[in-house]
Amino acid sequence: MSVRVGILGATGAVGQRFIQLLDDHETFEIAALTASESSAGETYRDAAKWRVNTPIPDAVAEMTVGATTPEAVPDDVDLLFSSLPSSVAAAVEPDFLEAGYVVSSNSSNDRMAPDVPLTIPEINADHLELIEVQRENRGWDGALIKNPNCSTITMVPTLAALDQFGLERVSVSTLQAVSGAGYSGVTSMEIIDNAIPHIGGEEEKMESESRKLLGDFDGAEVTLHGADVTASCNRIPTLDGHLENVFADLTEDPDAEDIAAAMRDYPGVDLPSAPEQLIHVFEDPMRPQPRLDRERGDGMAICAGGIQATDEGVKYNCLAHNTIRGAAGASVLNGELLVEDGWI
Ligand SMILES: NC(=O)C1=CN([C@@H]2O[C@H](COP(=O)(O)OP(=O)(O)OC[C@H]3O[C@@H](n4cnc5c(N)ncnc54)[C@H](OP(=O)(O)O)[C@@H]3O)[C@@H](O)[C@H]2O)C=CC1
Ligand SMILES: N[C@@H](CC(=O)OP(=O)(O)O)C(=O)O
Repeated sequence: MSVRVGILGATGAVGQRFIQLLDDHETFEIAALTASESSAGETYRDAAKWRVNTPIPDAVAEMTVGATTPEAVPDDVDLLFSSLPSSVAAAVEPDFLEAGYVVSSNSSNDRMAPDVPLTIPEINADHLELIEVQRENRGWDGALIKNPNCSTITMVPTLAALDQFGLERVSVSTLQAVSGAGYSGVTSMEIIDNAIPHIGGEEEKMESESRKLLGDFDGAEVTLHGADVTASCNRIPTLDGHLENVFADLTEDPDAEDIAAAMRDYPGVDLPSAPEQLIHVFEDPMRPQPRLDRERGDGMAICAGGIQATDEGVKYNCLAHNTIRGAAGASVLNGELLVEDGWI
């Protein structure tokens, strides 16, 4: 089966990752690319400042970039991936949904909307059924599905593995790569020889999105997970890969080996972009490290290490590639789930 896909915001940092990940994809075929008015009408090669570590696929390089409007996207496109700035996405995604498109979006707008599935296929694939509620509420034929924030998706699979021990409270401190801020987001003068102890809006996203992802869906609504989550988000001068220090309070008293086994054994899914092993657990207390470990599972795995039982529960570190598992790869995996579950 071949599914024709479009990418909204195709020239950006995340848009380029989409193109890299979709090149030679077994199901998806790139059929439309959009960006801002200033890029529309140009070939992709001219419009994109290509910064990914593989060449622009030949078939994509000569495609013409369209404006980000439903009229500019061919009718036979079945699925759109969206990587627009969230303010732009909030304004234009509804136009595509009203026009009947299915949109797998990486942008942060509407992630917490009660009728929008916020999904990680390995964690809460059942939330996809919220699409029925969404269509009834909004009266559109299309469907909007979101993947979480990159720091949130790094931590949540490990929390899902801990939930069997009674997850009560989570404190997390992040060390986030500069690519998360976009190519021009943090200047070299700001970040070299430095660390910045604040990333606007990031803490609130980790605190709310993680509870929705771990929440229960009863067929009509998602009840947020009861754990209290508090986050502190910091920018450091790594290029890719968010590292996080997590402290979790548990009602039960597992030892470090029980916790490592729960993470190691957490089940994956059988989708083309899913890693064979979802959580890679390291025994070496010096791992995971961004430079050494972010490419695990082609950038789709979650890494965990430094697991130590505490009086309250556990402390450990986790890591994921922020522009692959944390952005474009997460949207592609959600697109694969939409196909698998028959929404496309
Ligand atoms: N970078 C990362 O690691 C992550 C980013 N994200 C999120 O993904 C989204 C994209 O991020 P990123 O790729 O870094 O951003 P970029 O700024 O690199 O790219 C933005 C894209 O949107 C297009 N665009 C900008 N303004 C408009 C407009 N008014 N109308 C139509 N298209 C427009 C740009 O086109 P043009 O080239 O023509 O300007 C470009 O294609 C954001 O919501 C971001 O928060 C999420 C997780 C991680
Ligand atoms: N805020 C993230 C990247 C990002 O854009 O997140 P979101 O998808 O929630 O907007 C970072 O700086 O690393």
